[in-house]
Amino acid sequence: MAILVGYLGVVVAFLCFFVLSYWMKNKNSSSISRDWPIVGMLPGLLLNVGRVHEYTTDNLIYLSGVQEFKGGWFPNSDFVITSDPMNVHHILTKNFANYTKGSDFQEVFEPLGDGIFRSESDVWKAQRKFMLSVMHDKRFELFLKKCTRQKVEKGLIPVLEHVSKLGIQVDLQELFQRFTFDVVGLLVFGIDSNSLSVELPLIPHEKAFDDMEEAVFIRYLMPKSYWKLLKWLQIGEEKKLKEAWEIFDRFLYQSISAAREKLISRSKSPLEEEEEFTVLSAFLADQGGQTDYTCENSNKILRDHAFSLVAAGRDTVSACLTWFFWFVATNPSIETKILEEIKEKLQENGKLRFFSTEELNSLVYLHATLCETLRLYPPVPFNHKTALEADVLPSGHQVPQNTKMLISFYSMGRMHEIWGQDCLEFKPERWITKQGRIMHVPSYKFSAFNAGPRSCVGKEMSFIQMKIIAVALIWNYRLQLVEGHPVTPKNSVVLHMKYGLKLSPSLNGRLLSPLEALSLSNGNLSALVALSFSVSVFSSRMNTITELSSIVGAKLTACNIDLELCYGSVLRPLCLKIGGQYPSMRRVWML
Ligand code: HEM
Repeated sequence: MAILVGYLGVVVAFLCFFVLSYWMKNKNSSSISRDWPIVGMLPGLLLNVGRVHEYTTDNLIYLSGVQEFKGGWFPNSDFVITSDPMNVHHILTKNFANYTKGSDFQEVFEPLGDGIFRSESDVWKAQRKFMLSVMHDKRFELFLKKCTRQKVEKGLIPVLEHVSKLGIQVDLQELFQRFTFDVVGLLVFGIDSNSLSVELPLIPHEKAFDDMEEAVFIRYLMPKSYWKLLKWLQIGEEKKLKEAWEIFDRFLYQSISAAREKLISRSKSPLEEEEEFTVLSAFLADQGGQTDYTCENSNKILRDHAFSLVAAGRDTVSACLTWFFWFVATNPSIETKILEEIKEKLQENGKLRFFSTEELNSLVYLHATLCETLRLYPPVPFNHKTALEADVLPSGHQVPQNTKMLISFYSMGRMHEIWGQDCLEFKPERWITKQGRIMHVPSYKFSAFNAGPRSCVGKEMSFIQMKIIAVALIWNYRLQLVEGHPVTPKNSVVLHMKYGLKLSPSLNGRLLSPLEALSLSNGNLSALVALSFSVSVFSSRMNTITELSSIVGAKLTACNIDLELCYGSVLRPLCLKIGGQYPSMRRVWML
């Protein structure tokens, strides 16, 4: 009988989902959850599944930070969701031992294997200790900076140069995902997938990773009976998940083998200078015996470590950077302030000079802008816990044993009680003290990196990486949002943008500014190369040409350069070679 009721429940869940999915396409309800007979609050959730973060936030604001969600007759569908900082402090720190990830989390995030995100107790403690030792190793920091800078120079800048020369649009979110995917591969295995190149190649294992993320989010959102049925029938998202999982595992195991071979060959030539410090090399050394890289039985745990790190480091950083550049592109005053700060702290003779991590830390306004981005768009929008024992939250709500608990980091950034009446405004200034330092906000209020014993171990590393990228792009490019491009969060475990971030980048003039180049080199050939390059880039943009013309014209006259000679001998061939575009004689004459 129980089995029959169970299957009936599954069938009803299935029907409900499809009927409500259909309604959802035609309706966009923002109403607060209603508790219906039999189906509980599921209809509201399903109707709002396309705007789940806003819906959750509306509910939490209305219910003063705690909602007891009822899933009707569907087994395992009740949970408590909160955005109240005192509850968050209680769950993540004060009563940490009572709130574990729980069996539901284990099932939903099954592809992560036995890595740090799914582990508990002593296994988790040992894994965290290892991760922290890697993150705090100076060699790892150096390798991280080296990989990031090289990816900027050899990956990101060439793609943006190509795109800006052609005057076309680019999806910055895709570029950042490719960027962090390549860098995380280098940091973990010492192997570059080279997904960030001008051709933007289709990388099957990268796509597989995205597919897995989407399927896991459906598991997270839907009643267990629903996705279990899909899994059993091997249809829909569950079929997609299985296929993607196989592809991604193939990539992980191949990378592990390749990395092992690299380490073996390096260990045979000890005179060669150690230039990489990868997580894999640290792990193998940690397992005892710096040179025993052949042991195959650690492959599974290496796979799980690697998967966790790719999951941790790829999408979080790329999602944060995407929302950050959306704010920068739509707030010119913020872009100007960041640029002024870079000029003040990192400019030398009109050029961006090589800078240290300490100098990156001095970019207070940039740091504040990143924090403000993380407040409103935390890359990990929810955290999931299960209460081992019955408990009472500081808000007074009863928590029966085994209750599923969700913390909405997304909603926490939108609570008046935490951030004031202007909480929906993007204001980096709120992070800066009167003394010009970064304001300390306790992690139970600003929880983008989680709080308590399980807080993110990659926080420092993320800021270093994001700042290197932000400085390079803001210095070199003007990024304009494509008009009418819709910007909205995607349904996923990570807060991506649903339609990507379409921008038209153009050279800022700072990479090879004709003015700077002319004044620095006093009209010699390299100045002409710089000038011709800029002209080739700007030639399709008459306004820029006109703006530049009077100033550059004066400089050229002062430098005594024969324009007609330039045009024939240097500018035209160079422009043709570099951009395929070149300015008309009239425009050059204006210059
Ligand atoms: C903007 C970037 C990042 C954000 C917002 C972020 C956020 C978070 C959050 C919310 C958690 C808790 C997840 C949970 O308990 O389920 C977490 C944990 C973790 N993060 Fe990050 N993360 C970022 C970047 C990174 C990077 C780059 C790495 C390293 C490659 C990393 C490594 C980890 C690890 C290993 C944990 C597990 C800690 C534990 O369970 O003890 N994170 N992160």
